[in-house]
Amino acid sequence: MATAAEKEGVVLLDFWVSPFGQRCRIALAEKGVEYEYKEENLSDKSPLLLKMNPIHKKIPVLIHHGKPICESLVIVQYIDEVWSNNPLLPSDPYERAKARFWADFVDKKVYECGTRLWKLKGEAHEEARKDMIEILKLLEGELGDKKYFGGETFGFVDVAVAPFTAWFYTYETCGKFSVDEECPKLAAWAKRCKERESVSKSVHDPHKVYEFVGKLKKKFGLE
Ligand SMILES: N[C@@H](CCC(=O)N[C@@H](CS)C(=O)NCC(=O)O)C(=O)O
Repeated sequence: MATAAEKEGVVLLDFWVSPFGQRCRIALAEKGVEYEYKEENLSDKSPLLLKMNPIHKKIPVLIHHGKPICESLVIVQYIDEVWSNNPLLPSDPYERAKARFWADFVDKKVYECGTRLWKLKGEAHEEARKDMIEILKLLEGELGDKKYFGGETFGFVDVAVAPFTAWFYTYETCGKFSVDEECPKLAAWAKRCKERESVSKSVHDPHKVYEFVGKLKKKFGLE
């Protein structure tokens, strides 16, 4: 008998620690979609990944009835359109544009700055530290006193940012700052997100993420 995942025809090519992959896992969980999870070895990519994402050759890739969808934010929007229960994007066009803007902000700023923070040393590291605090404060400004970025409901921007909460510990340790102290509202939001099953089952233990970054540092000869 076909499993629920086979019936839905959904496969996710992913890598456990990827914040981009975690976005897709959170969105699928929010919608209650069953899927087959396939862990990729990024140093020896599978023929399936190379076939499904020949342009970027990156995870995540969502395969739906044999057809690939690439790029995490595109995937989350696709999931939101195909499974329309528990909408993630707001219905108002202006609010929708704003949500896309902030998700794009996260893509352009957080990951890149986080990488500088654990890779660089000296002045460049100090600059990354300042940038990260500023980026998190800008995010906190957008969150304001709302429960979620999406307002009363967990939405698109929440899905885009939530995986990075597992990286906060790494950013804090490498940058010697505290998200709790610098951005208390953002820290409280991160805790609220963690209480959601969709997030807690998709996002990894921050210490494991830190350990993973330690291995990357060794691999790149940074220690
Ligand atoms: N913009 C892409 C970024 C995806 C990405 O950077 N994936 C990384 C893992 S976190 C990857 O597959 N890297 C393999 C490589 O670059 O060869 C998205 O949002 O999906």
